[in-house]
Amino acid sequence: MAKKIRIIDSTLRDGMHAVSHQFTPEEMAEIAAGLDAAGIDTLEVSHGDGLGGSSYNYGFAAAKDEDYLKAVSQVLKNSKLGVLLLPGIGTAHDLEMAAKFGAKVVRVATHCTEADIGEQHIKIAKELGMEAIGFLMMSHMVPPEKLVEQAKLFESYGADAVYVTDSAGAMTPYDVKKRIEAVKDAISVPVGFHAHNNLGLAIGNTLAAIEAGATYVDGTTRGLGAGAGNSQTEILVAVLAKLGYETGVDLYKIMDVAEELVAPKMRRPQIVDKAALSLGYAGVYGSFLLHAMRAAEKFKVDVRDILIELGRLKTVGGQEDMIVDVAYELSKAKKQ
Ligand SMILES: C[C@H](O)CC(=O)C(=O)O
Ligand SMILES: [Mn+2]
Repeated sequence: MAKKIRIIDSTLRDGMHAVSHQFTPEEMAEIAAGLDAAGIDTLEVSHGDGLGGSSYNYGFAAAKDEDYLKAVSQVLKNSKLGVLLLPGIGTAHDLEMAAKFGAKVVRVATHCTEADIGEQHIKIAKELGMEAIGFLMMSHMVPPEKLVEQAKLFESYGADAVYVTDSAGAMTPYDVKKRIEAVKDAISVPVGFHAHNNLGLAIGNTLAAIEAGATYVDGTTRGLGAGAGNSQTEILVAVLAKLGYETGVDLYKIMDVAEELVAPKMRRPQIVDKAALSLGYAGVYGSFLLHAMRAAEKFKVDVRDILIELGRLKTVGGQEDMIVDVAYELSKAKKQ
């Protein structure tokens, strides 16, 4: 029997980073209807930084979370509606609102050493009848043993699955294999993997994760996402079909969603350019990319220097203000 792999498509959440969070609810509804018809199990919707992300720090979205959720939930026939929440950015109130508008799945995303700040939200999600998934961001920054400790915490709070998340697209297949194997051995709920393509390894890393025991994997159509984007859903579907895995997704239909619905709405090409490659090389949070490009422009410094310095400083999500500090310091040093 073919092994089942669950694909969570994040075109309408991680993909929001690539369009500076400017999809409209109507655009989201059109893409969501296509993803649903193609057989996507779960699709994630919100600002790129999750519920409550629309702000000065992360950039304002074109619409409110509830407008996106309302628009998408109206067109879904089979796919589950998911949201992402970073505790502190999103609140319990946001989660209740998402449940009210039809969200059935929440991924509670924390830095890979801070699962404890997700306890309350996992528990609230369970009380609301939602599937709750722990999402350990920037997983390249810590060794497998640390991820195991954090995954166990999520499991102890009642998480239904735990993700190893390569937020910086900094891992090689070997890094992925070690982490997934260790987490898989330590917990009894499913393990997931979320890739970014900054080193051009998103699909390869996702396959390494599956071989190591992950059964939930993420994709975005056209690879739309932070940095160089994510594993491209339509490629993932094709590759997994060739390898004999069952995803439930119709290949032609998902190709058509990517080509006809997503591609025309893209604001910039989703490629591994020098800035995106620097993110993966330096191990920097993918959603820093557009902020760093703007800072490079403003302070007339090389975006690669900003990203390499942010990597050296081991900055993590939530420290977006550091991008401007680093750019400013580099510009001062250049003038001296
Ligand atoms: C808020 C981030 O964009 C979550 C994510 O997709 C990642 O860490 O990667
Ligand atoms: Mn991501």
